[in-house]
Amino acid sequence: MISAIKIEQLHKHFGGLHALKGVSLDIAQGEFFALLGPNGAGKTTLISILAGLTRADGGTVQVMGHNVVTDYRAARRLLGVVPQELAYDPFFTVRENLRIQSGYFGLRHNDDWIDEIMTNLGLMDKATTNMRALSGGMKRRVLVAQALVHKPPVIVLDEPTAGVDVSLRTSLWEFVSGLNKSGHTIILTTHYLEEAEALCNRVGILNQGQIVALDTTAELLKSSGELKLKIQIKPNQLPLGLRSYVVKEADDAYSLLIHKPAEVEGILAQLRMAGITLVDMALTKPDLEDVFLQMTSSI
Ligand SMILES: Nc1ncnc2c1ncn2[C@@H]1O[C@H](COP(=O)(O)OP(=O)(O)OP(=O)(O)O)[C@@H](O)[C@H]1O
Repeated sequence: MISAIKIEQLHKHFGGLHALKGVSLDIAQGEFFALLGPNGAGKTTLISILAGLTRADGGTVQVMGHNVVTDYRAARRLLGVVPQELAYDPFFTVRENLRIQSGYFGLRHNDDWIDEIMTNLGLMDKATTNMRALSGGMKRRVLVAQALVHKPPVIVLDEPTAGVDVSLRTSLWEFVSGLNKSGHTIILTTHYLEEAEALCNRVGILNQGQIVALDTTAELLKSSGELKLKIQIKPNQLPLGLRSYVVKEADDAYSLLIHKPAEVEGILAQLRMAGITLVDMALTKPDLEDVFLQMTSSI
């Protein structure tokens, strides 16, 4: 089967900055894929190239077999992109905006689908409201709706839930999961890692323009350590010898990734030898955030 997205050796420079350093990525049809990475990793640049908004310096990108440069129109039609930044025409109502967007794709009688999208995104009450009179969260809902008007088989959501309330998140994820179940390929970038963990079947982590991890969510969770040891200590200073285990330091606690319960003994012994008292500890399974921090941080 043709890949939904096929990226080969993608390079992008901004002046002296090498923003994408030979990224290759193959996303199959029907996947719910998370593209994760810290600020500045290159996610938005990659999505802009995918949507034909930015030119790469090297490499190729195909959407359902169509090259995004040499076969732009076909590739664009197969793609729905929800951008990170709000971009809309303020002088039209919500419904007018969605009709105009449909028009860009040559769809004249699209109201049934527009109604369905608006219902699912809680926009029906706002159908006749001018865009400029909407709240930020409502505008974001319209952006999602705009990306879906032409029922694209491949949908890219670039941080769609940044700054939106719980109710949109829930309805958005229900709707998008339904689209995925009916065969649409979904690519999601988000800084809410629990959303990615719950929704996506495969994860790619981009760091400084390179893919540093690419696996199913389940394998990724297994790969970097099977257990997370969270400790609170007094004084709150971890001995140097234990720092390589640390994935997170927050709320006066350290999270350490370990492979076997037996390693706990060695860690406690090191604390004792350093004259440090253990205030509290918990042993749990690592989550996607722990894996992400381990793959992208330098502590
Ligand atoms: N138009 C531009 N001109 C110059 N530098 C740019 C431009 N666009 C992006 N960059 C730089 O390229 C790098 C990648 O940026 P990009 O926006 O793709 O990261 P990102 O992973 O989407 O980050 P975020 O999570 O913050 O949205 C950053 O260092 C950014 O400053």
